[in-house]
Amino acid sequence: MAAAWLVVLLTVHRLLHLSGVSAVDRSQFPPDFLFGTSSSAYQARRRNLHSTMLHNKSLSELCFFRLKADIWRVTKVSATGMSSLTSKEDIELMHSLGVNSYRFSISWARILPKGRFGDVNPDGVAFYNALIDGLVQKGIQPFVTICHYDIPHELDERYGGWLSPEIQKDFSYFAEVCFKLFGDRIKFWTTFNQPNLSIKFSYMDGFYSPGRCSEPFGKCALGNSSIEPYIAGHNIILSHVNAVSVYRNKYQGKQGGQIGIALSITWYEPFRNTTIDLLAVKRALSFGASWFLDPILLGDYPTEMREVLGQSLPKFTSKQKKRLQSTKLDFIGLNHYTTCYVKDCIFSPCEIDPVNADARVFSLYERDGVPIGKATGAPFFHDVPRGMEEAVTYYKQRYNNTPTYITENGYSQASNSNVTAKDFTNDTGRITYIQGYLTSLASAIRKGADVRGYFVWSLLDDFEWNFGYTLRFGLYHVHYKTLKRTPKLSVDWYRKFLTGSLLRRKFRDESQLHKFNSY
Ligand SMILES: O=C(/C=C/c1ccc(O)cc1)O[C@@H]1O[C@H](CO)[C@@H](O)[C@H](O)[C@H]1O
Repeated sequence: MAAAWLVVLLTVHRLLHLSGVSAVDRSQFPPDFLFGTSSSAYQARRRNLHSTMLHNKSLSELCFFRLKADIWRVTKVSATGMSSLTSKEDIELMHSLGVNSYRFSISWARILPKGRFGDVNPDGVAFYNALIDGLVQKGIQPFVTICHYDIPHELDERYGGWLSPEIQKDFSYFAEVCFKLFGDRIKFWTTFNQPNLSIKFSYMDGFYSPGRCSEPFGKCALGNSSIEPYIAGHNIILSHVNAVSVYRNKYQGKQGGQIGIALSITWYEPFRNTTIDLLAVKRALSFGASWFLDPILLGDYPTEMREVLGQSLPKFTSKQKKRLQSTKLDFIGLNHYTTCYVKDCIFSPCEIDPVNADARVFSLYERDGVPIGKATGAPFFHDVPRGMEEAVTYYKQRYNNTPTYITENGYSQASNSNVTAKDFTNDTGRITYIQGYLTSLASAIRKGADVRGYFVWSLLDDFEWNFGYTLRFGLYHVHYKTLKRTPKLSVDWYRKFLTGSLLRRKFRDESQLHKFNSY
């Protein structure tokens, strides 16, 4: 009898595999786990005329992506027609998808067009109140990023944005306005979205606003790639600390939310199994998320950064170190998309790497002619599911299993004139990608990682920074002229995953489902 059961189960298991049904299912994650989709204000909405992000300065011909003028023109035309992602329709899409959380950012310039030097904009406040209330009504937990790159243009003009310590005052002012206005309904705040990557793009390569850099990292009119990224980073860390202390001292007690920061965590593997490439991996990790998480959680910058950068890396005063130690955060947000190989550039000659050059490493997506994983629409992301478990486990160990949310993970499709809307909605590559990364995440959780949520980037196709509208990350396809949303196959997959019906389809009887789970 038992043997017969085993045969049945094995056959069903095989069938599930053959039919492309994932082995991962909702029950492998804790019941109160947050599953959501992720977005940012600048990318999902009409362009905000007051904010600084991709104004012309950053569209220098020398930028790494060598952005073509025609992409930008298309971007501009479509951007003016983009509607806000607050429509009842979009909240309804989320509701029917079955997610229990939505990650979005608040446009700083929309709330405070002139930072602390001007008034609160009531239209902006009404906009976010409507969004938050709409989500809460549908049982969708708002998961809010206070700053996802864009800042009021005024702050750039007055004192040079992140390069001035003045911005620490502005950031905590803005954060406090958010806590005061929206905090009664917000249980999750993140101060910043992946400054470890955006700062490099803004001040090391110059391809995000304000487009500053110097050779050999890039060619820009102004900037200093060896110093400015770390000044900006220092101001971000101190801004984070200020905002967290304001929240802890004045709001957390009565509002009862959690506050953290989100970082980009590419996973790195050594190009060759040599000591120098293994050290290159350590450096790449230290110049990545640990640039921010080490000071915030361990009190100072990673030793690898100090060794390479010396005096170019700012120092925390002993007073600031005490504040870091007593403030910290409640959770870590991790944005994870890809793994790459890295090789040493201290003992070996290298070209300049656009993201990792400061760590004296070079990154590659291929070894001996074999790609590290399947290509995606974005040249900088490959499908390498094992990286999720590796990375989550690394940060679990380094930061003593601090509660963690995967604030972004997702897959993009590249547009060109030959691709039809139908090709976009038939997104089996995205299903394979998400399924693989969730399987890897479930394994990390099973081994003890305190991960509490996962967000797909993104609900809708949107504005992908220097790639404009040419990369589509959405579960829903957006027709940029009509703004019509069409579900891709991945919508159906995610919905079935969330309701548990991926399995239930095969096992209508719950007792069989139970047997399958324990097997
Ligand atoms: O992670 C990245 C970008 C990485 C990268 C870009 C260019 C390179 O050359 C290398 C890496 O952004 C995150 O992932 C998303 C999808 O991209 C963005 O839309 C989000 O705004 C951002 O949080």
